[in-house]
Amino acid sequence: MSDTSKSVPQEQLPSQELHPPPMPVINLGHLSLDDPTARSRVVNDIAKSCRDLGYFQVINHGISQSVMDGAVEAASEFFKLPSEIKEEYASDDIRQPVRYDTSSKDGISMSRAFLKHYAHPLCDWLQYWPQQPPIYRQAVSSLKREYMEKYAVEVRMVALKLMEAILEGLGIGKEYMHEKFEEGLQLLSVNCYPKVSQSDTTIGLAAHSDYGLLTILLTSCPGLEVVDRSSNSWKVVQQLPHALHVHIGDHMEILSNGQIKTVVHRAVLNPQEARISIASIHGFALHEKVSSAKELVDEENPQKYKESSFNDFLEHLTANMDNMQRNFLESLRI
Ligand SMILES: O=C(O)CCC(=O)C(=O)O
Ligand SMILES: [Fe+2]
Repeated sequence: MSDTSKSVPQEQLPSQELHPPPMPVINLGHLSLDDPTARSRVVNDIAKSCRDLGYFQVINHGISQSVMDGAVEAASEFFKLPSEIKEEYASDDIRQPVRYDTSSKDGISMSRAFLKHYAHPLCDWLQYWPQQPPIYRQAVSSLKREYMEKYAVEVRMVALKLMEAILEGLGIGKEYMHEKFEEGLQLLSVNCYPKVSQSDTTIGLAAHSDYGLLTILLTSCPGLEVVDRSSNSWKVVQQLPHALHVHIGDHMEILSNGQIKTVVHRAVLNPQEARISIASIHGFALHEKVSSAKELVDEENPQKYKESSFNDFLEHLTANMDNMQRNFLESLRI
């Protein structure tokens, strides 16, 4: 899904409710407790958030604040590098293992610079990651700073835990397709948005949904908005200390045969400061097809989508680069 306008039309402004509905916040620590009742309560809470909203936040996720800060700092320092260094990673080919861009060729990057690179299996991809700034790939231990690599590994552990809980909540068992997810891909989309300037551009990244199974988002300050399905309006996402934001991607909608829906979201520019966000997108391996779980397909609930892989998505994107209304999920609806 995409929207090419650069400022937010009045009717699309997020509603300024006096008491906005609170974002579901899941305490992930309870998943690992040796207490089946606590675990099933968390699984149910996650299932409810997935079905009703498609997004939630997690606390007690096991990633320390210093690792989160280190990843944001590494990203921020990368974007401060001279253009000629960043341009070394520029490419129009979306299949490149690392890709830097600043323009809206993708139809949705209205005012964002991004660096995208794969992160799992790390041994295959690390060689392509930026060499600079040094903290992108190495801990500068004398300064007690952490780095992107550590964050990538730890956020994947959170994704594995969440995936198990979501599958359990769908009633198809936490081990369902476990190997495919374990061997699956992780793509980091590292984004940098300027602060609002005098110009009327207020949208950094226009409305879209993510294509993997799930996305875990770390942000340096507020700016994320999601479409609330019940009111079909934009909602500002609150920024809780030490929380990570989670949302459902297109492939999860397919796997759940529509029981869980992908989330349309966008990033608006922050009036106070430039903003960094790191979206960690998790899915099956590039060529692995995702299809609706057969346990969730019956006479009453026929299969709603054709199967597809991440690779199919990349092909769809390449073939529809000029088509701003492209929508991968729509193209798969039966
Ligand atoms: O910057 C944000 O808050 C959202 C980023 C995002 O949606 C993406 O990278 O896909
Ligand atoms: Fe996104």
